[in-house]
Amino acid sequence: MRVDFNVPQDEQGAITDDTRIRAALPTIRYLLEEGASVVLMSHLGRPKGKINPKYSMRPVVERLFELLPEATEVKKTEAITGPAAEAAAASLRPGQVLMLENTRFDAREEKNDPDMSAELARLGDIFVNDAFGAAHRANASTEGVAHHLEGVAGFLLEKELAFIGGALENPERPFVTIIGGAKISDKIGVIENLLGKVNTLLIGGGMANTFLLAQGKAMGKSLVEPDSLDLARSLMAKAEAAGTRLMLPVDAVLADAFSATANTQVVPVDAIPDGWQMLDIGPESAKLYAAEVVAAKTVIWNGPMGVFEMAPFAKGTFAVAQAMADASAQGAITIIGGGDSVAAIEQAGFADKMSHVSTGGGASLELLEGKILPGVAALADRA
Ligand SMILES: Nc1ncnc2c1ncn2[C@@H]1O[C@H](COP(=O)(O)OP(=O)(O)O)[C@@H](O)[C@H]1O
Ligand SMILES: O=C(OP(=O)(O)O)[C@H](O)COP(=O)(O)O
Repeated sequence: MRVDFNVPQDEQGAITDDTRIRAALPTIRYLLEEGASVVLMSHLGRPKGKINPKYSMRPVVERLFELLPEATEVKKTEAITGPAAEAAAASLRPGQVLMLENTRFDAREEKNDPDMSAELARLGDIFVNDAFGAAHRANASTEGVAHHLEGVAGFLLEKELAFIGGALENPERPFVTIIGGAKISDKIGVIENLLGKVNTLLIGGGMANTFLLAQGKAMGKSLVEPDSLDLARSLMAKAEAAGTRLMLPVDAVLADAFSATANTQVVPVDAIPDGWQMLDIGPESAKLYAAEVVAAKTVIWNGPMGVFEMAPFAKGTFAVAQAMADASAQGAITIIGGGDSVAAIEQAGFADKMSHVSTGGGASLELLEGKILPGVAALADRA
């Protein structure tokens, strides 16, 4: 079973967020209850094909053991493939779990080397892929192995695809998406794919600056992408042609420096003075965006509305988080698409109010871009 146990750790190696481990438990438990023995594989960090104790799965195994006391035994093998791994896998009895060492300790993993996937395939009879967060990577343990064994999706992978894919394919309307984050260039594919699918697209974060600049507004010292002005104009034109309402902030929280202790002021977006930068959407924009979210039946959110890591510029992001919680309470389907938005919704304390909080940042973005994830495609190919 491939899982995405690529969890954040502090400098001492302690796991700071075990969401991804918890998220795989239903599938692991199901397999154990059905009498299987389970060999788990995952990458952790980016050790670049070399053994590096800093990226060992050991802390993950320890946490898994705490979370899964019903597993007869959570073993750990230093090996990933080869005779030692095969012997460890063969010795498992039903109800036992074996966690392999970091798949990226083997340089063949990220090359999707067919020999490595064949070696991994020798460790089991069925391949279960529950690694949504890594499904956009065509690696030996995510994609390659599915060509050697019967492959099926685990419950987490299935749930991620059902929520995100389901919203895109057959949403209950109004369908609203909120896109934020630093740069427009990172999310062009997402915006393009959503045009015509969503009723309303709310733009916030640094990327809104470039749209506003493209409309001829002075943006002072705000983060802008001068090379993306034509792109911003063409996206606005495409939105109009596709019948998607693209909304931009009407007011801004400005700072005289990129700092939590900067001087701040709130102004309309057409009155940004020289020397100031927009670090959050203003209160009027937050109100307008919240009203759209609360009136929606399906909402997907990806990317913060401002520099939410600094308290003076977090209000826009938290207003959206609150609106998502309100929409959920009224029965809307609410989906958070990974990355910083998940951190924001957790900070706001609303994570458990959402219909779905994705465990994949890059993977959920690629789904929103309309791409086929290789880890998923490989399962379907065999079926
Ligand atoms: N107006 C802004 N100016 C500069 N940076 C911003 C602004 N708004 C948001 N950001 C930054 O964008 C970052 C998140 O961007 P991104 O990585 O694209 O989002 P996500 O991880 O949700 O996909 C955050 O660190 C945030 O501080
Ligand atoms: O954490 C991950 O990606 P994410 O931070 O985009 O969700 C996945 O485990 C993929 O890791 P990678 O981006 O090193 O291939």
